[in-house]
This record gives sequence, structure tokens and C-alpha cells, in this order.
Amino acid sequence: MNAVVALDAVSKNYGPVAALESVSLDLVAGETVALAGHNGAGKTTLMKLALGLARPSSGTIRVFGQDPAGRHGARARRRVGFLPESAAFHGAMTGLELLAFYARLKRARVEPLEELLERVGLDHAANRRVGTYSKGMRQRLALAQALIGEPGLLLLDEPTSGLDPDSRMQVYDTIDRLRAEGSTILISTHALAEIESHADRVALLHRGKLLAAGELQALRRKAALPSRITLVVRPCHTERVLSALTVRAEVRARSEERLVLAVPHADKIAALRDIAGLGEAVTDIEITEPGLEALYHSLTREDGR
Ligand SMILES: Nc1ncnc2c1ncn2[C@@H]1O[C@H](COP(=O)(O)OP(=O)(O)OP(=O)(O)O)[C@@H](O)[C@H]1O
Repeated sequence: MNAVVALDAVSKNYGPVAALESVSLDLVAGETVALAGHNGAGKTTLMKLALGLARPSSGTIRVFGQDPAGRHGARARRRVGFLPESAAFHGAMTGLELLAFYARLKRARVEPLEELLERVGLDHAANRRVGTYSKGMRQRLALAQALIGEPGLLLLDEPTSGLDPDSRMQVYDTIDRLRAEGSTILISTHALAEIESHADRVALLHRGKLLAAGELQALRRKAALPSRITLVVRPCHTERVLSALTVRAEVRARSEERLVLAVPHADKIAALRDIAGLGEAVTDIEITEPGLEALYHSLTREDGR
């Protein structure tokens, strides 16, 4: 399958700082990949390389088969929509005027702009001055700006940064809709816990290195992190529950009526069978699989950092 974005052993140095170290990563048409990592991991640098705003120190990057910073990069760059980490707009213009301005800059068609505002849930505010928009509305306007010209690739740099939970949800709703329509999207984020359900694959960056890339389920299996089982037990039954377990289980927390266990993924079903056999000694159960944050911690520990 042809990659929309293909990085092959890409390194980028800023003087002594290695912002990216030999990163190889492909993004194929129709998939949403979360580029996840903490501050300074190299996420924005990777986006800048994909936009042709910077060149790799070594290795190659191709966007739609072209070097985006090369002689023929303009054709590829025109097919990319970009949401920068902090977008600033002129407050005196209306949402619609602003999109028309950006459409002219991009030499894109101006007619479907109302439709774009509708897609990001801003049609009701099309003729309001941007200065009266909330931060969440401005971010959705920035997303609409990135969608001008029906780009084949969307690069979203920290799209939910600094937003309250409601606004974050609205941005994710828009991203989910674009994803369902088959857009190709690269989202950079340090909000590891919340990105999980909004991407097909995750690429974990840490201090310029790609720690892992793949579907979350597969990464979880590979990291073999334990599942967390929380049990509510009848008073004074915790010991009985523990002695009934035939699998390795680490007790993470314990009180008279509550047990929190860490159980290896491979032993989870056997543990549940043991617990089911206890009848009414256990009154409630909750199973939590390790999230992206736990995975990231485990991989950075392995990496010795
Ligand atoms: N123009 C530059 N000159 C010098 N160092 C830079 C430059 N741009 C980035 N860096 C450094 O490269 C590293 C990666 O930065 P980058 O902005 O790509 O990370 P990030 O993952 O996007 O971080 P954040 O989440 O904080 O935006 C950091 O150590 C940063 O200080």
C-alpha cells in the first residue's frame, strides 16, 4: 500500500539537540495515527518536516511520494491541511470572512466554506466576529481552516491543547467524523489518556526516539502489562478470595471490603474463573486494561530514561 507520509530513518538536530533520532514511520491513506509523547518529544519537529518547513539532518521524508521541502514539494504541500499548535486569528473578522481569506491564500474554491463551518459545528456563528468566539470555537475554526481545499492529509498539532473538557469533546467529535469519512490524519498530542479511542494506531515518541508504533491492543500485548482487577468483597472475605486464586496476582491495594489486583494479561480469564467460583463472597468487579499512559511509562523505563 502506498504511504501518504513515509519517514525513513529521519533524524533532525538543532545544534546539539537531537529533536528526532532515526525515526521510521509510515502513514497510509485512510488511517488516523496519534503521534503521542510528552513535551519536547519531537512531535512538532516531525510535523514541520512533513510540511516542508524544515529538512531532515539525515534520512528521508516523503509526502505523497515527494520531498515536501524539495523542488517539487509544492504539489504535495498543497494537499496537506495543517492545524498549528497555537492558531491566532484576527478578532475583527467573522468566521466566514476568515475562512474566505485563508481560501484565497490557499487558492482554493471559496463556495463550500459554509459547509466547512457546518462540519466543525460553527455554522450558527458564521457571521459573528471571531473576537467573540470562545477558545473552543476558535480551535474548531482553526480545524475548518485546515480542511480548506479538501486536503488528502491532515496534520493536527495538539488540537485539544488548553481546551476545557466540553471543547475537547467537540474537537474529538469532529476528528471522529473526519476519521469515519476516511480522512488521513496525523494528530500530535501529549494527552495520552484521551487520544486512545480516536486513532487507529499510535506512534509513541520519547526524546526524539520512536519507542513503538502500532494498534493499541497489539502494543499492550507486546508490553505484557498486567490487567487491573478491582473487587468489592463481603466484609472479612479478602483472605478467602486471595487463597482461591490459582494465578499470579499482585495485591495493589487492600481494605476490608476491597481488593485491587494486578494480574498478568495471560492469566486474566483464569483469575475471573477463580473469582466466579467464589459465589457471593465477591459482590462487584471492575477490570481496567492498561492505557497509553501506562504503556508509555513502561516503554520509557525499558528505554532507560
Ligand atoms: N528551532 C529550534 N531550535 C532549537 N531547538 C529546538 C527547535 N525546535 C525544537 N527544538 C528542540 O527539539 C526538541 C523537540 O521539540 P518539539 O517542539 O519537536 O517537541 P514536541 O514534542 O512538539 O514538544 P511540545 O509538546 O512541548 O510542543 C526539544 O528539545 C526542543 O527544545
